[in-house]
Amino acid sequence: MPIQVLNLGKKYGQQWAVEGLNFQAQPGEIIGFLGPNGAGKSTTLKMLVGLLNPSIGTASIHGIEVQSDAIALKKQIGYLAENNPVYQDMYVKEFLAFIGNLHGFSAENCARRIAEVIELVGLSREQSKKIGELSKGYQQRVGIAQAIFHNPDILILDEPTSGLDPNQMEEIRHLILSLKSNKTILFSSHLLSEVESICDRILLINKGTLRADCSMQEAKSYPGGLPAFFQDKTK
Ligand SMILES: Nc1ncnc2c1ncn2[C@@H]1O[C@H](COP(=O)(O)OP(=O)(O)OP(=O)(O)O)[C@@H](O)[C@H]1O
Repeated sequence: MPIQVLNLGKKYGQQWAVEGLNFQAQPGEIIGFLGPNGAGKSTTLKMLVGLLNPSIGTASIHGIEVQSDAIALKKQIGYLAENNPVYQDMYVKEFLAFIGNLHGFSAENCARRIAEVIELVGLSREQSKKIGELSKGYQQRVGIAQAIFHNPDILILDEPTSGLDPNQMEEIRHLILSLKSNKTILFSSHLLSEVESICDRILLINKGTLRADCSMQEAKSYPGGLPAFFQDKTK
């Protein structure tokens, strides 16, 4: 099972940001993790990638409990953090070489993989620039390139199109769809149109608890469609 979450919760001080989450993700699924601002999406994703320890419950990635073996976990997952924290002063290829080194690639394999991911994410024309010189959409492609560098079969993307203009959003959506093949992709968003255009399944979270886990088709056939579904579940 790529992702299994059992009674997962996180408490910050006195506040439960996430509480009693249960869900699974199957191979090849593309899941929209939807919820309003402050619903607990980033907190959940950070627990799944081992950046935050759960206060209660467990999450496992291919059977590895997220708190048990950080290195084994990171081999299984590609993660794009919210706001895409890439090094602005590094050149695109330099940054990707740094990522390849972190993953233990030999110099030869690293050079080969850099060329592959640059092609995959559509960075060929920008590959010799500094990251800080790229548009936001292209910086997002660099963030996605680092997430897929080690060819993980699980991708966790935290608001991958946030802050992009409509054209760039569309390009990143296409890119995410093109990566789908055999990967399990869990991405967070508060944009209904985005989730609708990319995913097969929705997990909807509000105030830290899961309010819906259903197919996209089911959510769209809700009376009033997806907007009504979202509004009713986040009341
Ligand atoms: N480090 C922290 N310390 C204390 N409270 C936090 C911390 N991080 C998040 N929170 C709180 O936990 C709740 C959930 O936040 P989280 O960032 O997970 O939500 P989100 O759904 O990702 O929101 P957004 O869509 O705005 O990014 C919010 O009330 C937030 O203020």
